[in-house]
Amino acid sequence: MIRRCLQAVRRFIPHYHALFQDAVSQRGLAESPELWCSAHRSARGLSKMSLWPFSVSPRDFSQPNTSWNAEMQEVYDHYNALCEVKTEEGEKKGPWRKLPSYNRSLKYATGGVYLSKIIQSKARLFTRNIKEHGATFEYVVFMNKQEKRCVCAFQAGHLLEGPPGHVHGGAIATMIDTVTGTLAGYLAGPIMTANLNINYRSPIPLGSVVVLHSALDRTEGKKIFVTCRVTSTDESKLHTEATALFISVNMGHLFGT
Ligand SMILES: CCCCCCCCCCCCCCCC(=O)SCCNC(=O)CCNC(=O)[C@H](O)C(C)(C)COP(=O)(O)OP(=O)(O)OC[C@H]1O[C@@H](n2cnc3c(N)ncnc32)[C@H](O)[C@@H]1OP(=O)(O)O
Repeated sequence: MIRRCLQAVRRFIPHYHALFQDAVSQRGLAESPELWCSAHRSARGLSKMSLWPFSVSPRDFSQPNTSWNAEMQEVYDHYNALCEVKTEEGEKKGPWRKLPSYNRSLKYATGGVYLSKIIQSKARLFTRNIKEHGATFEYVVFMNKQEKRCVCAFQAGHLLEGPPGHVHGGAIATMIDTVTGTLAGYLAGPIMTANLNINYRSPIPLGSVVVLHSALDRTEGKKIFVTCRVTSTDESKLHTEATALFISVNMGHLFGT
């Protein structure tokens, strides 16, 4: 039993750095001293253990890869350039930030009492569970915290077919949930989707690139209302419109405890 626990911890440790760096970059955690301390304590304890034999950095699935077509790369380059602006004193942070994306959402958790669940988990993020480049969801999210909005370049792979040659409505809903949820989570900390309302306006061809534009509409107490439009990259064609409601939850609710 003890050996199994140690093996599990050993497997978890390589992910600590990513977990903690990404976790503190989320506003809810970065601006909450209590959560921050708890995350830091749990993670620091683990990192100091003498079981630190690895230096694995997890794969960031939102980095360009060989499956991206020219249009996808173009949108990426456009927003990536806005992440740093040139000033007379040199380069400084711009209004946009590229969010990293891993295949395990639990890497964002704060550890502590949840650690035992994390280290045993075989769970993988739905949108990142296929290793083959370009087969399903190729996407990258850029966040503009100041303007409370984000954009996502999405290239739909051949395994997402719904109507012949076009993207499945459920796959589009998945991307809308992911992007609006990422925005809500970035602005408000742990959240869950309560309501998603989607109007499909025109089909999205498989293999094409679309942009999801998501913005905070308003907040009312625990409720976070977010809008989303899916368009062609030049915004001339509207594919889908959606509104989403997220509810702020505590970590216990997120983990079903
Ligand atoms: C830290 C995080 C980092 C994560 C990093 C991961 C990285 C990768 C990013 C990917 C991001 C993907 C994001 C996907 C997120 C999901 O897909 S979550 C999965 C799908 N959603 C679910 O399974 C949720 C299931 N439902 C529930 O758990 C609960 O019903 C909810 C939604 C949490 C609400 O809880 P509740 O206790 O019912 O809330 P309650 O306090 O009663 O209601 C609060 C208010 O909301 C209203 N409300 C509640 N439900 C509804 C509804 N359905 N319609 C309208 N109003 C409602 C209530 O009327 C109430 O209003 P007021 O009276 O305050 O005016």
